[in-house]
Amino acid sequence: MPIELKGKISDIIFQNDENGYTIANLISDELGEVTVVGCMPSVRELDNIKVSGEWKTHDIYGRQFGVMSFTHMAIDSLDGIIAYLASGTIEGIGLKMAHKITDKFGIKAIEILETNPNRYLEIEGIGRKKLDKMISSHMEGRQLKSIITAFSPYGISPAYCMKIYKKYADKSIDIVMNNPYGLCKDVKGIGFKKADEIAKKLNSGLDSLERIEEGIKYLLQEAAYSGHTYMLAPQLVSKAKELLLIDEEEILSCVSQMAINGGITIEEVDTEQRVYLDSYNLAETRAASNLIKLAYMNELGNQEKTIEQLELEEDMKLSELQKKAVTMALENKMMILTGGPGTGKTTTLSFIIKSFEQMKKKIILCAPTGRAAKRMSEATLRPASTIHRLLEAVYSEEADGLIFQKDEDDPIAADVIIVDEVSMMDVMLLDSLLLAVSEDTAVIFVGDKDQLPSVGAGRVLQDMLESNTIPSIELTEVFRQAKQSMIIVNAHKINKGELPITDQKNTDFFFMAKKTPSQIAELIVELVSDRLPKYYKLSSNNIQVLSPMRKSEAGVLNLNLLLQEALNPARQGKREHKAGNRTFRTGDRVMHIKNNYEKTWENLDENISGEGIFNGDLGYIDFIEPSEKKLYIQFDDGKRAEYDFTELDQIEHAFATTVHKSQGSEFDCVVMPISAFPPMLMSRKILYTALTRAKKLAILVGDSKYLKAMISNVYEEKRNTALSDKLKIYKETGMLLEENNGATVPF
Ligand SMILES: Nc1ncnc2c1ncn2[C@@H]1O[C@H](COP(=O)(O)OP(=O)(O)OP(=O)(O)O)[C@@H](O)[C@H]1O
Repeated sequence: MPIELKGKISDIIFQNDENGYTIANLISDELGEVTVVGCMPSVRELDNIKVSGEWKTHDIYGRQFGVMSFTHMAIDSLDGIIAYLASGTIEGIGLKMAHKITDKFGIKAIEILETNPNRYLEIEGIGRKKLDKMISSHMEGRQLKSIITAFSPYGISPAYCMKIYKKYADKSIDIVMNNPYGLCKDVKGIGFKKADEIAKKLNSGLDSLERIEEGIKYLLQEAAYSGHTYMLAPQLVSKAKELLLIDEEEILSCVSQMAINGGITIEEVDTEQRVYLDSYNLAETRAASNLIKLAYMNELGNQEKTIEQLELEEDMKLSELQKKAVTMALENKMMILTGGPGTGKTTTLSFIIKSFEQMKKKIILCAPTGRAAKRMSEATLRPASTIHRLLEAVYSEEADGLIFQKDEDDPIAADVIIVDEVSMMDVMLLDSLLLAVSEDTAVIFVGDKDQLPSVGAGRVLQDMLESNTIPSIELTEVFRQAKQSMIIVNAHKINKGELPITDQKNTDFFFMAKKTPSQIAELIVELVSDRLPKYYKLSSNNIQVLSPMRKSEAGVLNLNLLLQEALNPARQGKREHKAGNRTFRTGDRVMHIKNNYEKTWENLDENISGEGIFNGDLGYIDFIEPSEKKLYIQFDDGKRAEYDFTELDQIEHAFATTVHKSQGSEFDCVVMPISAFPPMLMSRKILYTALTRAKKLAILVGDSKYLKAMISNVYEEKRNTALSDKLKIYKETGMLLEENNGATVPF
């Protein structure tokens, strides 16, 4: 039987804003001061509460009351009322005004605000406007409190309660209790799984239409997270049966209904039924339509100088293929330039850029990630930005997500846009970019089609190439200068399925044999912490360990623990903070792993500040301030940002990172374990991507049998995408998507 205690909160010792876990002192009516511990998200100092739970004994802190549930009771002391009025919950009231109010109404101040608020107009300094604001903020606070109390048993954090309240206001509890699945579309961050959990606690049935609809959308979204823009109908139905535990007929009928009512699109192609979330179908279809429109609608002006003149100026003779690429770029509204490392993409690109510059064309360079943009800028000696920045991405509170300010109504002002590392671009980003490209602008896509595909849905570069609808050139010749590098030579060998050359002297590519994962990890630590800095004069920031996987002894997690111990061990006076089983220490190499468009930063060197820290941004922990529960990260690009201890899920140690996370980046030195990883992570593509990240030195450490296995494993998860099909159709039929009504029109 749970025990009940009543009393006033005298002190909040700890409160986690995310999950509501609170440790507080309660002055109990019967027992005096006791420590209460549990989920009490809406509890504040001086609140009168009733808790229900049981006594527990903590190893260090002794006897505590474990709270299972709690309720707020009316504030019954003058101090409590003053504290509440001045707490900031009620807009426009400070401590002075709170005293004025209690001087007038005493202990009944809050009751009067609720039942006869006009009496507040009797108080000097409170006019109609101010009073209306006071009433609405008091009611909001009360409603929010009751929502938090009502939803905390369902595992909905106060932060999400706030979002729910913003959406449904005073109807929040009714709406959620009636149909928790509505949260999936209305409140960002609450997905099908959470809604289903809530529904199950509410004992709602398995076969509600809302549940099936949201379940289907959830499966399609999960497929998109794995790279697919659609699912085949039989695959979707079988997964839905597994997830929802209902009959096939119910699923099929719901799918047909959704296709009619909106939400999903079904495309019949030959014998296949492809089921899309509307958003992915729109992005893929519109991107295909815009690609064809932009590529073929308008002519571009002619070049002024011949390639021969440029060759003289640059003192470099282009290969035939490179010349063809330059001519193609100048004569077409759109082209794709692809090729492996050292095949002269950058050189060709600089000829293209110079030709356009001589034609006085405005050229804009961009890439999908900050690091890729930085690399592009270094290679071309011209400014380059991320595609997001080019599109003027801003966080919209209304949309609770990112929106692009550049679009068809306000397109990018440029004659030529050159996009690098297109292999990393997903179909959503391609669509957003193309929407903001005007018909007078030419677009050049550059990338290596053999790199790992984008994290998001689509296989944009391969689809565009396979469709054969957009002029493209693949550079294949590795130039003499590039051939000096065994990294480049071996990358090409590996890409062709051949074993790398490892017996060269004065090489930049090494294979160091080790058998067991622990020997591999040990050697990697020795190399990074001692041998490489000593013999190659490399700083540890320029050495990146890349592993195909996170778990395992030779995986990212374990290597990070070992490398942290070797490179940045605990020392007296060096601050650290433990978060779960991770220890963050001043000086640790870290990576930000989620796009956070709202995170503010400042760059002290350049005296600028801004918003946005992105997935893949690398830096180190500069300072930890335990009293403020904060740490500070200095990023490699100069930004410095502050992280609350509750935000540490956004960062990870990065002495070692996954190969996937390294896409689009380059490092002076790459060290990679070659061990027994799961087959899908032991692929040629992963090895090739890792190796091509190295600029000066690449070291593979492991077992040659697994190296061979990786090279011969051409496994690549097939992605369901239809950009290529759509491009072919638009090109062949000459019909384009008309944006307003989704119909196709001739061009
Ligand atoms: N036509 C050419 N004749 C001689 N050397 C060339 C020619 N084109 C490029 N090179 C040289 O080949 C090397 C690789 O060229 P470049 O950097 O342009 O290739 P890339 O495809 O951009 O490589 P990566 O993708 O690795 O950056 C460079 O040293 C460059 O100077």
